[in-house]
Amino acid sequence: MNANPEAKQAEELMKSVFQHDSFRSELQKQATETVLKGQVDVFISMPTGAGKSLCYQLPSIARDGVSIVISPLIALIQDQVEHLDILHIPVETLNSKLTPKERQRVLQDLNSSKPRTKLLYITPEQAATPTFQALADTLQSRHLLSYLIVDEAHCVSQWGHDFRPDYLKLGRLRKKIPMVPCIALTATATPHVVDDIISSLKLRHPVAKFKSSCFRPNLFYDVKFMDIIEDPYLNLKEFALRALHVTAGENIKDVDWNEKGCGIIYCRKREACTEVASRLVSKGIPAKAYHAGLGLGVRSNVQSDWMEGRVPVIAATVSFGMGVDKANVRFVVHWNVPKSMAGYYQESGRAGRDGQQSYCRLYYTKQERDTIAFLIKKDCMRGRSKKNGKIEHNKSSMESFERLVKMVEEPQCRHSAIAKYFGDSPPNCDRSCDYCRNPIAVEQEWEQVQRGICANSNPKRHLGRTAIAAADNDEPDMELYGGGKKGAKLEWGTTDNDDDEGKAREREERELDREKKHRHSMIMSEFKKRRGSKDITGDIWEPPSDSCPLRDAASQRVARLTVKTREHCLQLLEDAFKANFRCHHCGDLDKMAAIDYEPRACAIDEEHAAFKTSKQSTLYKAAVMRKVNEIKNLTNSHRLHSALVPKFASLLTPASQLLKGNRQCQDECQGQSECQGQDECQSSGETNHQGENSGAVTPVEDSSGQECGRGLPNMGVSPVSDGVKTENGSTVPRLFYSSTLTDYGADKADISLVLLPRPPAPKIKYFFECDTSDADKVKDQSPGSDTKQDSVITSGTKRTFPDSGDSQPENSTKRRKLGENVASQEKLTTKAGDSGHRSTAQPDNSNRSRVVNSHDPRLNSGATKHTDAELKQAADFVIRYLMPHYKEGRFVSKDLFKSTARLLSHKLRAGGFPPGSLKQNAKNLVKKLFHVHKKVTSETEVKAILG
Ligand SMILES: Nc1ncnc2c1ncn2[C@@H]1O[C@H](COP(=O)(O)OP(=O)(O)OP(=O)(O)O)[C@@H](O)[C@H]1O
Repeated sequence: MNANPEAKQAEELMKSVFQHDSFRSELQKQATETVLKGQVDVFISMPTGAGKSLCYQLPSIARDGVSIVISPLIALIQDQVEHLDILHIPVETLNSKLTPKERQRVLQDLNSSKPRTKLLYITPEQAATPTFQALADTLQSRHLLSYLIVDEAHCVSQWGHDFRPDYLKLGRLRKKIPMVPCIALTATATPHVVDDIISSLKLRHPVAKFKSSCFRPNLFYDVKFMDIIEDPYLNLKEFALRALHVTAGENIKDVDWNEKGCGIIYCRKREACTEVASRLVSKGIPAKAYHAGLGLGVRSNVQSDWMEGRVPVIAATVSFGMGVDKANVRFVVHWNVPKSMAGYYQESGRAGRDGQQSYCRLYYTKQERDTIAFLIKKDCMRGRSKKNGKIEHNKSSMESFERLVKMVEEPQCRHSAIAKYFGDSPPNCDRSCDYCRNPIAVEQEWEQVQRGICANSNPKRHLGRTAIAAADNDEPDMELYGGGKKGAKLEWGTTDNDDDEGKAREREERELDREKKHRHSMIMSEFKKRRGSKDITGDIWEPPSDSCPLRDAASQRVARLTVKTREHCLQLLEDAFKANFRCHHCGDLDKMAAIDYEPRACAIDEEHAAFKTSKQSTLYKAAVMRKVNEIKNLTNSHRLHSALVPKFASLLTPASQLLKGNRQCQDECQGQSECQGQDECQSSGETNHQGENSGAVTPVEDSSGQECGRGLPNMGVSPVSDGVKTENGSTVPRLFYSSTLTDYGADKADISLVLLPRPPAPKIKYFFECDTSDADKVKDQSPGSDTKQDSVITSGTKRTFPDSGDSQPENSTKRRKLGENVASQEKLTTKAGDSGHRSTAQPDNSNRSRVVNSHDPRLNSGATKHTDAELKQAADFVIRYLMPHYKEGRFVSKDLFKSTARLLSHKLRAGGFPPGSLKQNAKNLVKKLFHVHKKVTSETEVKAILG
């Protein structure tokens, strides 16, 4: 016998009305009984599918009177109403979708002395209307209000993932009926959200709280990195079949899906829904797309096909599934990165509501991550100008998203990451996630992603345009959970004047489409003008040919950008660079020998940079055009583009040229004056100005107004007066020019290294000993300032070759400036706290002397000179053979290319090779490297080859 009358009543109703044999959990039982007692306000937090509804529905039918249930979406309300109708529970709703007749019938019942209605479902907006307020008053005055129930109560919190400002108004309603027990329910409540719910809904203390862990042991969570999967659709298909327990021998046509279950694939965009569904169909899995862009009729057919087991897989935007109570969802896939941890938990939680083993998979790309982050930020920017409350919500959106990113990018137990987010203690996952099942594999996969290993280097890989949702950021994110405020408005109709959701979205979509098309055609017509009539727009993506010079040629990461268009853009860049190169070096036959490849290498780099940083083809084209114009402007003003300025001269300049020293510089000056005489580029002998064009490199005048320094110090270079000046004021000694230098891929940062005046041989050593990251640090410390660059020069000059600095005619101002900058440079270097080549600027004496020794020709032994010359020669060959691979993008980074060059050159110099020329050995070494590796991803790989 049950001594507790509420317990007895609850058990009876559960069986007779709700037709359950027992309570699902002790928590469900206790919560239901506590609500039934009606003495306190109650907060219930249970995972999705745990049976929260029973906790208020059962007490509502047990008590006299009417319970008001606030629910955020009409779709959710309709689902609950249908469910209760089936159970013959008197339920009604008031919303703008009712006909006047229906509305009248509902109100008539509620105004009667003994309403039949037990549960009245309304949206928070409806709750704020005068009609409802009046109704609440009359029910209250007649003591007919049983409960005020707030479902999805996290919507009240600005820290919740679905903050709905109208939920805040419920506090006022609560104030009106303080004695009516209030029940708040949610599946996703962080501690912060719980506090907000209790205070905003003005729950009476002490509040009875029922909170179970968010852990769902029957759900297996895993993350797959789209970029390293050869064929994501195949991966998806195999996953779906495994989750649905379809074995290889089964004929899919004969499968009973009601028995096997079904799955949902959430996509961020409508096009992706369509594409995913059609890809699965083409792979033999019955699937349909569902999104707001489809007509109402189509949507409802798709939904019933899925609900009734005719089609097992639905590819939908996240609005699908809210309120869909389907027990046998065996898998939920997030094809795109979800917007928040809470949303992810809620959506993935639609799997396994029957408690059976089910699977939740998230396909992740860094690109998609950045897109979502951008969208959230954009939302934040919009929100900032609005209400204050929105700011907090924005913060929480970003935080929730960051937690999701952290869950993925810091491989860990997925269940624990979710639990942590909701303030729960880590659950006993027991191999219910990929990480706990095989942490090493997960970590390795993530490492691969970090190293930039891309399955899409395989041209056969076809993701389709929407596999990785394009960062099509102009489109409002209507399809993220609930569509935010906008989506809510569309669905609910805050007033009694609902617009049809589908129509409104279609309208909006049409407008966006129109705008997009307009922009697209504008840019394309610009392109046409520039290139004549040849069509480059061809939207159909075709794989690159074997000889395609583009880097990442097979990548389709930029939507609607074809290989053909990219090649055209590359050509534009190359032409511009060529003209710039020719203009600057036309008098120098040595340099002109490089005209066929140096501008091309720069063009490849620039094109790839535009490709890497653009998310839309229009933005990519705009970036290319900007660059082309920048180069042209420089050419027009007879300035060399910085990309064409050699940086690591020491490595790339032929030794003979380096050894020419002073004479070479004079030749260079001569070359310049010849150039001035040419029609093509009449150098105006510009002074050291910063030019409006960012890529500028300007010939530097010395104090006498002449372009090149004349009296070079005994090591062959005047660091200040000889050279060209970059746009940021850094000086590049002409001596170090080499046609192959930019091929090496050094960036502006590296210029500071070139600035250090050293004799040729030690310079080689200097380069090979340096860590390129240090070069970056030097750059970071001295961006775009004469002063800082000077300090590098000075420190190197003074310490390494005291004579040189002093032997040059310098005015006193410059001397003072340089002195100051030595100090500042020392400060910077000390801060960076590293050693090696940067010790030219270090106060540490021991380091300094080491560097001085290695750089000072007077102190170096003949043997050192000899080995350095050998190293230089080796480096020349190594670079020659490595360069084509670098251009093909077979190094994950520029730095790795440099360090590989270094390692190989040292190896060659060390000897121990079969007899043959240095050149042949270099060639063999490079060949061996790429025989083993398609792409070099780490120094370790290189070292392994070298043995
Ligand atoms: N005691 C029970 N025994 C068996 N089935 C139950 C029991 N309680 C609830 N259910 C069923 O569990 C399913 C999920 O219940 P319910 O919709 O209340 O979950 P929920 O916690 O509200 O989830 P969500 O947050 O996703 O809405 C329903 O099909 C419901 O009928």
